[in-house]
Amino acid sequence: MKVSQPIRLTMVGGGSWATALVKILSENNVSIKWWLRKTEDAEHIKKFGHNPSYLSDVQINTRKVKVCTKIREAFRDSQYVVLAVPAAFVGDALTGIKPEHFAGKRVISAIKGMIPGANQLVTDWVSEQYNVPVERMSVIAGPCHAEEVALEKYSYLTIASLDPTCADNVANLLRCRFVQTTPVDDIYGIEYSAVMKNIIALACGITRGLGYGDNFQAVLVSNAMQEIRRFVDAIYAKHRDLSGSAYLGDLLVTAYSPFSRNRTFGTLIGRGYTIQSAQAEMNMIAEGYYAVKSIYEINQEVNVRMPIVDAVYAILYEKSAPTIAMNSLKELLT
Ligand SMILES: NC(=O)C1=CN([C@@H]2O[C@H](COP(=O)(O)OP(=O)(O)OC[C@H]3O[C@@H](n4cnc5c(N)ncnc54)[C@H](OP(=O)(O)O)[C@@H]3O)[C@@H](O)[C@H]2O)C=CC1
Ligand SMILES: O=C(CO)COP(=O)(O)O
Repeated sequence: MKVSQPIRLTMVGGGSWATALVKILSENNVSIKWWLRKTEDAEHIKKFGHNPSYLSDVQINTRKVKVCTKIREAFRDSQYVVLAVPAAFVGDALTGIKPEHFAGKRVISAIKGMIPGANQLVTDWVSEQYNVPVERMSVIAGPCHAEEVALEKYSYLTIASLDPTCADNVANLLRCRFVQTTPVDDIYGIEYSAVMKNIIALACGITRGLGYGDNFQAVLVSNAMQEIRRFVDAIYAKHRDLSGSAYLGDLLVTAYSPFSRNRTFGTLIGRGYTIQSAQAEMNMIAEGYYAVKSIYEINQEVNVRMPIVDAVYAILYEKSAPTIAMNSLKELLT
């Protein structure tokens, strides 16, 4: 029987989500060039088959996965490029890459964040910077913590692309023993919703850190869903069911799971940590910290009612005391 050639894919990023995605993809007929920025981490993976810095229990299949620290080398000959670094660092990670290096490749964004300063979604930014048509891109969404992938806990991913064939192909690449995948077309709605849920998880963490309970958090999350609806409908109107797992499901897992970086970061802020000390306490990045500034600034134009975003922004960027900001927010929830 003829064995089909493996799909050739570049993974950009060495953090927890990149490590979890490498594990998922290695279940299928995929050959991966994995770019990480730290030479010592790359050498450790080559030697021992484990990422020493993130999800270090995950066994890397080094027959399928070749690690490298030179981004152009990682791009060579691949059919797909997966972007899996926090949005704030994607530009740094792609240093030396030019539009011609993306030619002919499909781009998969696994990032749930906005490009700071540019206030752009990652797909729009990649399209603008590297001339990749948005139709050749897809995003990976859905409620899925890397730590649970490491444990092979059954999970669901949603793959969004404007091109249905592209969504199908990427969904096939990521479907495996412990991951179910669904292809859809609402790429922008899903990207914005994933960005927003990180901000809401920060708010949930802050209120937990301040001592609010489950009753309050349930009201916060249900009001948040309305806030997400208002914003996403205003910015990209389309018929969509926000109770789907890529929207509500991802909001719930991020708001309630102890694995959530955003919730953890918020909890530290609610307990009185400064932003710098909360960031230093965590080995990982909370996208919501950057995203709230972008969404707040975009909303100066869009102008929908977003009291939760406003409260988180005031705490993180205007030095409002969490107690006072949440006291004011309390009056605006129903
Ligand atoms: N973790 C998860 O469960 C999920 C994460 N995501 C999304 O995936 C994306 C990546 O997050 P995640 O893997 O969790 O992040 P982590 O916090 O686990 O890892 C951060 C990564 O960013 C790298 N990095 C930090 N600073 C820079 C820099 N200046 N230049 C280049 N790279 C840098 C780190 O490299 P180094 O180690 O060398 O410092 C590391 O590879 C985010 O958008 C997140 O929202 C989406 C779904 C699930
Ligand atoms: O998006 C995620 C789970 O679906 C991860 O959220 P955190 O970045 O808050 O951990």
